[in-house]
Amino acid sequence: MSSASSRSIEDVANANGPNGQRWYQLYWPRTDEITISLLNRAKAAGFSALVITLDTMLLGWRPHDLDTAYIPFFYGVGIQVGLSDPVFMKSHGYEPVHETTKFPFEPEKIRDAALKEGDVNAQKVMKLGKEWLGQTNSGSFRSWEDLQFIKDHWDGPIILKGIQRTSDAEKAIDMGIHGIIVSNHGGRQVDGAIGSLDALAKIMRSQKIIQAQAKGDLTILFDSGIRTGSDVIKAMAMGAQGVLIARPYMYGLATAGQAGVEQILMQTVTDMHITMGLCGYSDVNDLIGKRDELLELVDD
Ligand SMILES: Cc1cc2nc3c(=O)[nH]c(=O)nc-3n(C[C@H](O)[C@H](O)[C@H](O)COP(=O)(O)O)c2cc1C
Repeated sequence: MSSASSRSIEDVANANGPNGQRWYQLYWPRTDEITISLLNRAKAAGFSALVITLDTMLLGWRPHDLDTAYIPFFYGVGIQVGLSDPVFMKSHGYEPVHETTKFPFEPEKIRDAALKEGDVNAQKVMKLGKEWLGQTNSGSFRSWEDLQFIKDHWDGPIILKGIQRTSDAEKAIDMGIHGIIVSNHGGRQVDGAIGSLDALAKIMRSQKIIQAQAKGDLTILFDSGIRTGSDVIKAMAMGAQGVLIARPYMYGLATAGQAGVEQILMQTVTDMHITMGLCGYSDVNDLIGKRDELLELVDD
């Protein structure tokens, strides 16, 4: 579950149910009390693992978003974790809004109301959106030492998302981190960033990382650009133990709601099974780290 979700932590947990497995993704707030509040809420709502996204301490320079003034947070979309947070809301003199599904979801109306008509409620949403963004993508960068603060307030597995350098992946092992997600945020943060798959290839040349993975001390996941079954098996052959997808499921969601998301997941997995079979593998786990074997069949 993203920190920029349009539903509260508690709503997502309820929807996911008592037997659902859920991980919480943290955009690390500027204010420690708010970070603690989010971690406690995620824990209480049954989230078992914490993903800390490291590459978005502030939003990248995104000309398209700037040209279109695309900042949905200002119009009340994607700030529901904040609006439902007692510490954040109290710091602005408000009670938390628990029934986040009742919150206005008509961004353009809110913007027009706030800009043209001086609607007080709409202005409140815009102000809270700005404040929440100032918490979660605040521009206050963190150092490795700061991770101790999270460890003090979270007792489950911690996964670092946005690792691109071998030295950072090795440092994660030294810090007792349980997993990394090799990701360049889909190229949305650094213009000219290297391909995430190239970063994975470099990282998997480190003996220290290979050994930590073999011992089960470090789980390696991958994202940025997974679109097809062949993409999945390439990343796994490079050494990833699992992959994540983002934009494809959002395209499915925008096109056909839940059915669209299910379709995207189903077709990606089916494509993966077919391609795996055609390459002579029956178990995806047999592929992990088999780069040279796979290269006999599939282009790099
Ligand atoms: C519209 C959009 C919103 C995103 N929001 C988040 C987020 O809240 N937290 C996060 O860790 N990554 C976020 N990401 C990054 C994705 O998780 C992912 O790393 C990236 O899009 C690459 O995967 P993809 O090529 O499958 O889209 C977002 C990406 C997009 C396009």
